[in-house]
Amino acid sequence: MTFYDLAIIGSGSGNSLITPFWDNRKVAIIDGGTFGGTCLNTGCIPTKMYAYPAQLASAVKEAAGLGVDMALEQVHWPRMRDRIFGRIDAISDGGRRYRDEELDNVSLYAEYARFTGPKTLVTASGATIEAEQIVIAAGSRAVLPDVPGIDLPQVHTSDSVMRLPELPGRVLIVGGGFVAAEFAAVFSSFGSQVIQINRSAPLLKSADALVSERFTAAAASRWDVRLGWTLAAVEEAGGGVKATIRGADGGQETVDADIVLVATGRVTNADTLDIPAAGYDLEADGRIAVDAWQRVQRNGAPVDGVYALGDVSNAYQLKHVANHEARVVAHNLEHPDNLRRSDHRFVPSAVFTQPQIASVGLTEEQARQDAELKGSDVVTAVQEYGTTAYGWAMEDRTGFVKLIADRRSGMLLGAHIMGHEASLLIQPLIQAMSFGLDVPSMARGQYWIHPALMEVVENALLALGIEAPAGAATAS
Ligand SMILES: Cc1cc2nc3c(=O)[nH]c(=O)nc-3n(C[C@H](O)[C@H](O)[C@H](O)COP(=O)(O)OP(=O)(O)OC[C@H]3O[C@@H](n4cnc5c(N)ncnc54)[C@H](O)[C@@H]3O)c2cc1C
Ligand SMILES: NC(=O)c1ccc[n+]([C@@H]2O[C@H](COP(=O)([O-])OP(=O)(O)OC[C@H]3O[C@@H](n4cnc5c(N)ncnc54)[C@H](O)[C@@H]3O)[C@@H](O)[C@H]2O)c1
Repeated sequence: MTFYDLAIIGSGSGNSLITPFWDNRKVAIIDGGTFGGTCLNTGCIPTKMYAYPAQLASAVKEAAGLGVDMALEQVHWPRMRDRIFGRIDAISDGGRRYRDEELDNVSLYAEYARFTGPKTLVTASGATIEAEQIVIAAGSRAVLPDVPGIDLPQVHTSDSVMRLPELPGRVLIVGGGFVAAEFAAVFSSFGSQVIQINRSAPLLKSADALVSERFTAAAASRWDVRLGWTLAAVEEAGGGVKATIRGADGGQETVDADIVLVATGRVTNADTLDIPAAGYDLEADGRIAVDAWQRVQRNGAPVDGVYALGDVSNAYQLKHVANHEARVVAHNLEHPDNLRRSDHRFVPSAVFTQPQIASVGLTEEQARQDAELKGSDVVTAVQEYGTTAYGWAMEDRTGFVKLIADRRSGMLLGAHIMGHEASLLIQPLIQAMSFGLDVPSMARGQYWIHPALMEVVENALLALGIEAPAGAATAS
């Protein structure tokens, strides 16, 4: 048994915990997958490195509507893939070598591990580890439906699809969430024929209803969207596959495709860790139970010196949330007598699909349910990109900002944006919510650059119709 001051399971967000504080202490970092975790290797970063060229490729169609004829001559998938992974693989490899070879106090175990007791672990090769403090940052993995043919090499998840040797001509995408939306936009922009099937209607069903409805329509105008269908079976046909899909009414159809991309959700990796051997609590869906200080729980009470963070324990499954929790855990490991809490009040998200989507706070439905309980008054406004000068410049017909606010306090409750650079436009709204800036102060307490697209946010704030208190300062 080797003893460590700190053992970290997972080298994604977990890797950032090894601060200079640990320079003279013994640390073990354990990861059986690719060093650097999901976001770097198979998640946020490579997907966005495909999403950006996809945006450029799709500009050809937009330009035609503005009197600029361009042609999409060729998409060099192998060149794109090699550029993306040439950069990413080097970062992953550099990080691994730094931990493994350059830091005397850090031991890297490049293998999977599981608990044998509350503070003891065994790795796949049988190495045993005991640590004073432990952080579980083991992430999540893609769920695969249990259907015949799911193991065929033509069936991919986000883990493998970005490394395809060639751009596939026909892609069947299963699922209607973030992953499906992003890849459908990428492949269709590059000229692949995309069929997206989703069990439920509409797409992005956890978004505000107006976003789901409008995104489903926008997606259907770009690629073939079929709602109320699931994957029933896949069989090899030629070099590709014949997929059988089943409709909500029990009817079946077949779809020919070169590849199938399964994007039907992700589950915590907690089940790989033998948590019962440690005696820690699990949430009903299998996530590791933590309190607001990210402390792992046993029988409802925190376990001293054991923390969890990221996808293994939170339901957000977002990198900026894992990063935030990692900063909290890094502090708490170093200051056990002065613990910090995580702040999950205003967690934003963005889907880098086409059109882009960004969101923070409550949906209208959630806000109205909440208001009914509290007896408060909810007000909403929807402002189309096309009502602003920049929207005219873009000839935009789909983009919009939807705001939800509490009339009495003047505070924003939720913001939902669909359209060009939604992930940028939403940031001042996140800031207002996080720092308690009310709607009238935000709308009229500052200048808004004219004629920037951001005017759509200004106009949405004004459209909420919340009066500024008498005597409030105005800048514009
Ligand atoms: C395709 C895709 C796109 C995404 N895009 C975005 C985005 O744009 N923005 C965003 O905010 N989020 C995005 N996400 C989500 C984001 O990637 C995750 O929320 C984030 O990476 C989770 O970080 P983590 O540190 O919790 O886990 P991970 O980064 O997954 O790290 C966990 C590590 O633990 C290792 N591990 C697992 N089990 C064990 C074990 N038993 N023993 C040892 N090691 C183990 C794994 O090998 C892995 O390396 C995306 C996800 C996917 C799949
Ligand atoms: N931009 C981002 O922040 C980003 C991008 C990608 C992924 N992620 C994270 O990764 C997580 C996983 O994403 P995801 O899209 O895989 O999951 P998801 O949970 O968002 O969506 C899964 C979808 O698949 C559908 N589905 C499930 N089983 C099905 C079946 N058998 N047949 C047809 N449809 C089925 C569901 O109805 C749902 O629409 C997300 O929670 C997200 O937080 C984030």
